[in-house]
Amino acid sequence: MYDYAQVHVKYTIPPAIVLTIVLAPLFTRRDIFKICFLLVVAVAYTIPWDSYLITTGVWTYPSDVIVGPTVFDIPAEELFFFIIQTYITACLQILLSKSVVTATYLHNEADGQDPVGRSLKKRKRVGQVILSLCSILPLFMRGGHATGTYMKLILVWAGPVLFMLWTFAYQLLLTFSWSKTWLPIMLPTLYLWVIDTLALRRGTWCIESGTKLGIQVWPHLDIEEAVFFLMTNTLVVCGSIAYDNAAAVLDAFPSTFAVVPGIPSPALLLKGIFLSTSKYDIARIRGLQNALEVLARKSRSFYLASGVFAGRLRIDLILLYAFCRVADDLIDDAPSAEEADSWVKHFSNFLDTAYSPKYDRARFEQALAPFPAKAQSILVLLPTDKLPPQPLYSLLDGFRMDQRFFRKGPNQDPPIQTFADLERYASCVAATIGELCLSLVYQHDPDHLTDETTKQKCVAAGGEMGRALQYINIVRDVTTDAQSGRCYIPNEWFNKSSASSPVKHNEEVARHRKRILDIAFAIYAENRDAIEELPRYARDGIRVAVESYMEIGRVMRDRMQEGKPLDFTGGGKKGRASVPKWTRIWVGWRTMAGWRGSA
Ligand SMILES: CC(C)=CCC/C(C)=C/CC/C(C)=C/CC/C(C)=C/[C@@H]1[C@@H](COP(=O)(O)OP(=O)(O)O)[C@]1(C)CC/C=C(\C)CC/C=C(\C)CCC=C(C)C
Repeated sequence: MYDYAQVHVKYTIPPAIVLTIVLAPLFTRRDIFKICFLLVVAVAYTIPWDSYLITTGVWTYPSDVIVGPTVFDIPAEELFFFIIQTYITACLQILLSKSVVTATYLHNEADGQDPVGRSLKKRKRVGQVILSLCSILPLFMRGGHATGTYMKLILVWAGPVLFMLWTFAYQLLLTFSWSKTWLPIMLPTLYLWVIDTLALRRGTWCIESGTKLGIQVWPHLDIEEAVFFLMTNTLVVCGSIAYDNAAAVLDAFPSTFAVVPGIPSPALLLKGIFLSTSKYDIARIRGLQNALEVLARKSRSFYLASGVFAGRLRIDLILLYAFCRVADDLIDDAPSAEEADSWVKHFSNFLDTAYSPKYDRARFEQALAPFPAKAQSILVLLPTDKLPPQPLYSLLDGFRMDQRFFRKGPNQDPPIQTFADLERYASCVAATIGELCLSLVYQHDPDHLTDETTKQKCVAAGGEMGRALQYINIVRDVTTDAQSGRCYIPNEWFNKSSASSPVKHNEEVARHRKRILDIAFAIYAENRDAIEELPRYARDGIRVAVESYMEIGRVMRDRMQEGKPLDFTGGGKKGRASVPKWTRIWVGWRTMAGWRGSA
């Protein structure tokens, strides 16, 4: 009795609920729009086809297995199947692609120096030929082949749409890893094959023996059913990736698409998808790839947090991170104080030129010339139109302060003598970052609902939060910094004998580390509520960025309380406290779900 409804209760609704719970905190507006779009298209496209199959007797349902109501002869349970299957597969595709910055997978196929781009063109054609044959050939197989009816109907129905989606999304479909394409297709397909086998065995639905080929994948699973589920899941995943491809083109090229709303209209998405690949800005894609590589290699906390942001804000945060990191590394790793100085000057000159009211191409290229090629590709993409210049100059002041650790001479004391020095340093290198991140948040805000007073309050809190994170960073890196001749613990905190010696006493250092950590947590506690006043679309991402870094502080605080050494590794760089990958993901997820970290 009501067997079909029970299939849903037992097998399709539970995974849909689990996926909703896992994804709910991670859903962006675009994800929700995409799912709704796919649901509407899937239902509208399948109804006529399915209705034809039922009225011509290819599929039948014993009357006692269905509840009763039908639409164009399709039982309500069947309609629900279109919805729930599309939902499950789309959710899985979204979940598995969360970490991907889609724009970095775009290729300009006219670029002679891009071997991947050139090969894509050929592979696109091969795919198009195969899918055209799948769509057209069954139409010519007539007479005496009634047993192939169901298979023909599947191919003629799915083939043309797959051809179109392939044409729209082949770049991503061919360059994404299997875990972003095949996995979201095959997982639900295998699962539905098993459910289908159970339903066919119980007689919940039947395929007329005269319309099928009679080949079984395994007992009770006809080849047509296996192909049907494979095709429908492929349609959903390709549809979802085609949407991502269109959105990626819109997000990646601000010079072609000046304004992209939070949810791009279907007309704008079509413009994105139809932009010729020869118009893709190669320099921008390469620079973005380089910036992402820097972020992935250098900061696991911010890499994880970047996955929570979407669209252009995510791209600009990655570019900002890479700019700061490249600057910090070039100055820090310089073999001499003079070279470090000259890097600071090059960056300062770059900022002067980039922020000059009159754009002078020759001067800009000259300012870029001293930098290595990869750094240049990142520097040119710094979104100067959305970032105030002052915090970037202050960042350079912070790097200058850092260099004073290495200056030798009679009047050269280490730069961090007092707590005020430490505050000044942290303001330069980290409060500025908070300010810059929030500047991007407000510039990209699709709603523009925040008043000026709230903005100023949040920017001030963001600066303070930056300082808190810098203190965590300092407490974590005490040992590695000491090895490179730096000590950010104010010199005046040490007793006389330690203060004048480069080797400090362990207990004293441990005490000061705890003191700085306590200050970091106090600042965090005072300012974290301001995150809830940020524009809705960026709130979760900022919370995750802050919390995943504060988690390093929590790990250190717990170890201090347990009397364990602070310099350990949780899978990170040896000698530095860090949070293991799965703990970070867990912290990120529960932060998105509304959890507030301990202060
Ligand atoms: C999500 C995302 C991609 C964010 C990017 C954030 C960003 C632009 C960071 C810049 C990092 C950087 C290299 C700066 C140079 C100076 C420096 C070294 C600062 C330290 C950062 C640590 O980075 P690192 O690469 O060393 O990371 P690991 O420890 O290796 O993982 C700092 C500790 C500063 C970080 C400061 C911030 C990110 C600002 C935080 C404030 C906000 C996000 C605003 C909060 C808002 C409210 C309202 C409270």
